[in-house]
Amino acid sequence: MFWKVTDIEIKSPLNSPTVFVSTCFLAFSGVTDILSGVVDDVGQAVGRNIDGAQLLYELLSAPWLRSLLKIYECLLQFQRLSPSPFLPYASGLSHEVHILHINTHSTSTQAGMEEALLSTHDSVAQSDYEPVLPPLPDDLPDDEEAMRIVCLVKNNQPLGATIRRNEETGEIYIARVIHGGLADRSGLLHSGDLLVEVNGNPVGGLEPEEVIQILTNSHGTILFKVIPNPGQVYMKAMVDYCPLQDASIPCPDAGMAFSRGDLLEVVDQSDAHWWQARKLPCAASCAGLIPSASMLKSKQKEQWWRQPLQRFAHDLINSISWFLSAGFRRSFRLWRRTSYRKRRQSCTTCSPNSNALNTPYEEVALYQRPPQENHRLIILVGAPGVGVNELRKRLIKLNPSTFQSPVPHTTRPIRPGEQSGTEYHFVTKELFEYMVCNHRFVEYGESKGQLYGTSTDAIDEVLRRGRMCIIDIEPHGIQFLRTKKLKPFVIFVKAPSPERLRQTRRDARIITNFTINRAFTDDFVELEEASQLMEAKYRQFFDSVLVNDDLQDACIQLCSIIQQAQNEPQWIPVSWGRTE
Ligand SMILES: Nc1ncnc2c1ncn2[C@@H]1O[C@H](COP(=O)(O)OP(=O)(O)OP(=O)(O)O)[C@@H](O)[C@H]1O
Repeated sequence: MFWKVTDIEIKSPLNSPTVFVSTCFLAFSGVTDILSGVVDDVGQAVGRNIDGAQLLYELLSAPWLRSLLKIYECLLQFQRLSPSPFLPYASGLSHEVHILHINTHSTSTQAGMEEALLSTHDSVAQSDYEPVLPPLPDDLPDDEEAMRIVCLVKNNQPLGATIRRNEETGEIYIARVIHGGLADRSGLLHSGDLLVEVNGNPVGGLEPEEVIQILTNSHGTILFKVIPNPGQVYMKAMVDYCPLQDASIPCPDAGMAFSRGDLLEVVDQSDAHWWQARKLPCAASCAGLIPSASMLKSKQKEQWWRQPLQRFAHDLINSISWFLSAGFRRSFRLWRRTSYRKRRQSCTTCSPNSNALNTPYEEVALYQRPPQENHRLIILVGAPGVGVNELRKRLIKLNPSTFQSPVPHTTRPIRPGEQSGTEYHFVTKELFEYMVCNHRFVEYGESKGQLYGTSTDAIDEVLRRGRMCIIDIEPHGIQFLRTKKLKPFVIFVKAPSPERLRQTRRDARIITNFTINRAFTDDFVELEEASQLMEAKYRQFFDSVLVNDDLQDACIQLCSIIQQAQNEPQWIPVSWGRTE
């Protein structure tokens, strides 16, 4: 059973069809050599007048010749059966058995046992003991979460685990696993695991008391279906937090401060009030305490209503930034000076229900755009006059087959030489207003009695054509575009220092509400302040920051940022990656 006869191919010398012979014949050619030697010997003996018949008889009946002929017969038999080894180490095994045999001077009984052992080995090796599993369904979603089924036998001991309910989603989680308890000893339930079913009863949306009731009523075996805790969760901070200013933190020294836009690796969420997290890219191996999402939200609400002054300051910042941004816009974005959305936004952002209060943390995951998917929408934002429009225009001019901006809509009459869909989509006032009512505009506004706006349909159109869509908008418009479909990548164009502005903007022109196309004069400090204000207020939405110092350098940097955004893994909200 430990041999394999290898077939080799040879060609007959007479160009006859290819024939296959086995290595047995090679072995046989050795035997024939010996036999021919024997015949030679006999021939010489005959020549010396010796009794040849006698000698020939003795030679042919020699034991070694018989042994050689037996080997030949065996090889022929192997050729017919074509045996192959069951184990790659079979020759080693046979050697071991051989040594054992020699060392133990085995009797015929022992030899019989060894033979039986080897034949048992062969029959076991030939059998297939793998469990036969049904094939996986073809339509299984790629991101299907792995479910673990845990079976515990209930005795008079408690389960040794506590549960908690996520008040936002109604999901039930394992809160703690008591050391040495039944759940702990099973090694199958861990804190943070999502409990899906208990004995076939779905528990999502139930109150913890109702789940406990199901457990109490269960006897014998209890079957849990859980989605295991994925371990780390990554969150983007949407608010600022300082533990030294928080009287409720159990240990301020163990707390971790963070700012809006920071990426946090949350390593422990087992406590309902205090999580443990590290800031990324992380240098510190030790995690710090941060308030849980629900804790932070209730803190914010409390603080908000307790401090009317802060609300007033917030309103003031909004109106200052509105005032600053209303001052400088160039011709392309002239209509924004009286943007309706902006006015409405500056009111709604003062409300305690603003998004920042609703989601103090945004769960994020790394995402890489698959090549067959639309490009991500590229949004440029920056303080008025910083050069957002200039950068966008240069980028498109450099590579018009790759980059494109959406064609805006307007109610102004079409001029000679213009084509609808090229410079603008020329529409009636009624259609424009209908589109406004149906939330089709990212931004819209009025200039010299005419309406102008950028629609989401125009953005879709650019992306559908396989181009990269670049838009520059007011920062409060970002929220409107943060959708799973567009997966926007936001680049903040930041102002350099006033000194650098003065050096680089010598030939620059600006347009304000009052003066058209005037040179930059003493606006640099104001521009830098407006840039800082904008960054402080919206940085949680920025994916990248680009300082617009030297124009050519800024253009090169912008190209490389966009390439990375489209082709390399980036953090995005997990909700953008989920399949419905
Ligand atoms: N890095 C730079 N170096 C020199 N000049 C620049 C630079 N960036 C922009 N400019 C010039 O500054 C002026 C304002 O730029 P731009 O119109 O792009 O500003 P903006 O941020 O779009 O503001 P607005 O919306 O008010 O037009 C333009 O004359 C532009 O050519």
